[in-house]
Amino acid sequence: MGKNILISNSNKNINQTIELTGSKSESNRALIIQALSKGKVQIENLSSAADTVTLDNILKNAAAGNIAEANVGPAGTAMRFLASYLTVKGINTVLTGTERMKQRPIGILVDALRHIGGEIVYIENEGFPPLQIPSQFIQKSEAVKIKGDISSQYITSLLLIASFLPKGLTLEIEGELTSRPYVEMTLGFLEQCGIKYTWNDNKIAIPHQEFNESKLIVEPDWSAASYWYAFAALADSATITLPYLRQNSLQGDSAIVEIMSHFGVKTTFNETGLILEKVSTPLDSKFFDLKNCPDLAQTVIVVSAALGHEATFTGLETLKIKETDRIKALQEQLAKIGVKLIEKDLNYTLDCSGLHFPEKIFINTYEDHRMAMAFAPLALFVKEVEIEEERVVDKSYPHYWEDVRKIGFTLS
Ligand SMILES: O=C(O)C1=C[C@@H](OP(=O)(O)O)[C@@H](O)[C@H](O)C1
Ligand SMILES: C=C(OP(=O)(O)O)C(=O)O
Repeated sequence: MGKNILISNSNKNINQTIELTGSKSESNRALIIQALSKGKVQIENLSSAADTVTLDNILKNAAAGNIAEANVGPAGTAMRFLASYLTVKGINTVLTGTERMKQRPIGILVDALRHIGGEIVYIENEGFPPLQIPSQFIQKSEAVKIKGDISSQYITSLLLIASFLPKGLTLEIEGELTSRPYVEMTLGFLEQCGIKYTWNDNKIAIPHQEFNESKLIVEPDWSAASYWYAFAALADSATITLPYLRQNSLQGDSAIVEIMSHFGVKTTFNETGLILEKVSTPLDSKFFDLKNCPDLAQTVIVVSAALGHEATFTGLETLKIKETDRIKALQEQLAKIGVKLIEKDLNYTLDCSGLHFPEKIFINTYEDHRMAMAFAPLALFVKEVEIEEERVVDKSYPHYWEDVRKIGFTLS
């Protein structure tokens, strides 16, 4: 166990520029593409997220033939993207991660990889990491059906390696596609590297082809930006500049712009990025569908709860299989300010009738970076917020606390 961090704050007026690191999702796609590109794809502004550093190191070790075990720690995308990459490259290794990673399902992806020829073996539990990746791959099939409603990462994983396969690959997505913008992001990056694809109804087809000489420029991380929207929403006044974020982003979490317009945060894009400002608007929207942007759930639900806004949220089905069961984690921690998150028929509604702010609260983080980052802005309403396990934020946003200090909060 690492140490906790205590946040206290007397500054309710925020005026600051925050330089975010690159998107972890874009970076992790870029790294797999680069590894398959035979030196043709360059990357600019790679994320400093621990999940990206981990993936980068594993790919480098794999290229050097030095890979008895590939341990992704808590990085879901690294686990899912490497399962396909290592398999089709025939890199014999054990692919593993944290205890939590061993509870995050991967059976849908392994079944698809087995169908196309990858003879992956489960080392512990059927359907879950760790995986034994075989030393040989011979493509057996050029089409595979895959369920779309559990995690889009399985689909991204297969799309990333599709053009490398001798026969290419056609995916038939079964059921509803969750986290759809992440699949679009994958195709967007592949397209920037010259890969042609077709997407008709539920079928995505990518023929065998080579990557072009190209450069992938990673945009700053919109999920990380969401915490600055939260600070703005809870402050008395706020003007926060976030350089390099784009209005036309490949990241679905840019939906935070629209969502936070209902919580009194106005976004203005300019040539160098964006400025967000606190404005006084009535809390008007009561219903939010987060199916396309699940990583925003904690940010938005905590803000809504703290403002006593009894909104309803949907599209949260995938939250239970992320770094922790995020629904349970939210329910347990929101109870500390007297708020309930009530589940009914796949909708989650906030009951703020007991809302109160104690002098001090302790927030458990469940090894989930987003629990820490989403609850920290409560320090605008609570004198002292103690957050469990300071370094949990490293997964996606290692300099988060330095940035919180920058806006005038005291951290110890
Ligand atoms: O492809 C990606 O980069 C991601 C996809 C999403 O996962 P799901 O598709 O499992 O919802 C998201 O929650 C995760 O943080 C990153
Ligand atoms: C769910 C997340 O990441 P991953 O699935 O890659 O572990 C996240 O960053 O919120």
